[in-house]
Amino acid sequence: MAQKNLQLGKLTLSNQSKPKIIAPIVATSFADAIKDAQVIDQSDAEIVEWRLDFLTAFTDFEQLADAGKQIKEVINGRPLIVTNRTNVEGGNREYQEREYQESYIALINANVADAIDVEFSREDDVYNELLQICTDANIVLILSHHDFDETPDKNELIFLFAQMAKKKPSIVKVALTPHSREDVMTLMDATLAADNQIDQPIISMSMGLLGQISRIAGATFGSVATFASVGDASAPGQMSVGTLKEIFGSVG
Ligand SMILES: O=C1C[C@@](O)(C(=O)O)C[C@@H](O)[C@@H]1O
Repeated sequence: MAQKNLQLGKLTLSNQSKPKIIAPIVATSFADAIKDAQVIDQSDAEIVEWRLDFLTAFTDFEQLADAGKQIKEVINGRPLIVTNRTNVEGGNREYQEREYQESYIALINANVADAIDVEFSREDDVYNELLQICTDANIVLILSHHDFDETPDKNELIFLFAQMAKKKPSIVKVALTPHSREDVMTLMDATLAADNQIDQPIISMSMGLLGQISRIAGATFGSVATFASVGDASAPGQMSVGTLKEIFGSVG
């Protein structure tokens, strides 16, 4: 197995070590987002994700950057991933090109984002502009795909990973919905195959209760990080950071 290491802020993600635990902030206001960051700071989460799409409204990018700076201070050196998930991929925000681009750019320019999450379904010009900005600023770009309906078959999934890798992001992330135990195995099996085929580290998970094992055992099959909640979850099937940390502490 080829070793893959990737620097995310002060942390190194690797397909050969325990998965890093990422806790999402899902607050609807800036003030609550900062409070949630304080609670996450008291937890064992190693990375924080700020889900901008949970904010009820933000049109002022300066305010957004100010809140981001405060979150960054509170989380005490942990890397911050900024995610604006659109409703096309199961998020809470209707896609608007300007808002999508500007929110990321504001948080990169303010030195708040260590990584941004860009959806595979975004148009090429939007993706390419953000990739260029991330490359120039030395920021990690996570290319993500979410399916809240189903899990495609293994070959389709391996093809999807390969297509995503071709766009040259830093990380490829895939989250799928299982309807059977076989679907959960398919996600882990395809992750393992793709980890051997593509250059980028992978983050993958099978969502919901049925898929929970993928959030625990995913690292064995090539997933370098796993999402867990402190308070409200950002997706079905997330366990608490405390539970996951306990499990990782007691298994190899
Ligand atoms: O892409 C992901 C993965 C996720 O959907 C999950 O299933 O844990 C949670 C999201 O917050 C994150 O952006």
